[in-house]
Amino acid sequence: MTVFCLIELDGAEVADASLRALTLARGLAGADGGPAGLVAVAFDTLPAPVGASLAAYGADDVYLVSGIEGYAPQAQARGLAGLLASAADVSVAGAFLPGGALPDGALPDGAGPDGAGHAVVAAGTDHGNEILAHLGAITGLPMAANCVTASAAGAGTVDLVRQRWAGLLLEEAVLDAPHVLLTVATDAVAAEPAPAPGAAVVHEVAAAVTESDLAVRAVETSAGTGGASLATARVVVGGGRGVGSADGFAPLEELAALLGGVVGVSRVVTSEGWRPHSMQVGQTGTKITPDLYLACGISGAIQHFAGCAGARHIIAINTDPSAPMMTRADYAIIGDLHEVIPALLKALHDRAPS
Ligand SMILES: Cc1cc2nc3c(=O)[nH]c(=O)nc-3n(C[C@H](O)[C@H](O)[C@H](O)COP(=O)(O)OP(=O)(O)OC[C@H]3O[C@@H](n4cnc5c(N)ncnc54)[C@H](O)[C@@H]3O)c2cc1C
Repeated sequence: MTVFCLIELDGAEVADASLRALTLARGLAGADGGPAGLVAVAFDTLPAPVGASLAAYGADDVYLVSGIEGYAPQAQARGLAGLLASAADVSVAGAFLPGGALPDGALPDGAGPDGAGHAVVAAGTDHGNEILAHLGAITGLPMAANCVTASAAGAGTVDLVRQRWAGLLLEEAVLDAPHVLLTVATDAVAAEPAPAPGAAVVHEVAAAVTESDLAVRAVETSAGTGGASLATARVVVGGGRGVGSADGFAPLEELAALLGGVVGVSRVVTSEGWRPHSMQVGQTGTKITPDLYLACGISGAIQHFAGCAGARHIIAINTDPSAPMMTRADYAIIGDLHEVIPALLKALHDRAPS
């Protein structure tokens, strides 16, 4: 099985969620006894460290698909459909690249329209899930979102375990189809480099997209995060209703900056308009996997916890010792965050070399 893995970037590096997706994809490549190949697919220009990471994670080839600016999920799905159509026996109207095929040698030996199964894998991020949902609609192939494991159980059959209900339930499923589309849970698969690096040979190809494919298109900005994204930050300082106001976030932002992290918030905070939805942690926000989550004035509702359960360590600050976040945290500080955070800031400033 040849596996195409969609790559998302975080600044000048491969996003952590994509490294996890590459790890799962690598295990699937060739596991059905057919031709093996791990092919990374990107829609951005690739800074040098990205190529090195893709090689370290075992990518044999890298397709750099041009012609789509910004985030355009249907157009990017069309580009992926074109790759799949060129590699496999998939009939997709309008999906072919100009010329109808990939350059000679662009696919691993043995891969091609020979009846072998192929898979397209992406990170289970908002973008990854949306693009693969479009790809499923374009190709008619089945898609399984937020997979934790996936293994080929023979030609055309993939056994998988995937998260349902925001990660509260694990479902065992079997995909029985010529080719399959999978996204990888962002908090459940550890990113592991390959035992031997791949060649990561870069092929530049142009996507054949129509105007209607580009009807939905966004150009992203990441203002105010200092470069680190909420999904990949190693430290997240979370604020909930207990922060009290939009202005009340200033000490949390100062603390996050001192710890090299970013601020995340609960849904109450976004509903109040204190901070934008892009900062929300949870079932309907971002899933985070930091080393440290400092949850301040957050009760720890199940929908919030669904987004932060992947944190390695949780420290909660809350006036209510029985709040769910306090009972689930590794360390709980019972107190008013308006007193505790200034004390923490003072301690950190006192420790800093003058
Ligand atoms: C379908 C659905 C999806 C949802 N998705 C999400 C989601 O993605 N993310 C999300 O966060 N929520 C989500 N929610 C909402 C969720 O159920 C909760 O309502 C929300 O998380 C509560 O936010 P909170 O903890 O900030 O507020 P509250 O539950 O009101 O908790 C505030 C906490 O602050 C403490 N506190 C108050 N003052 C202080 C102080 N001075 N110092 C210290 N502690 C203090 C209180 O003791 C309390 O524990 C969703 C709900 C639904 C129905």
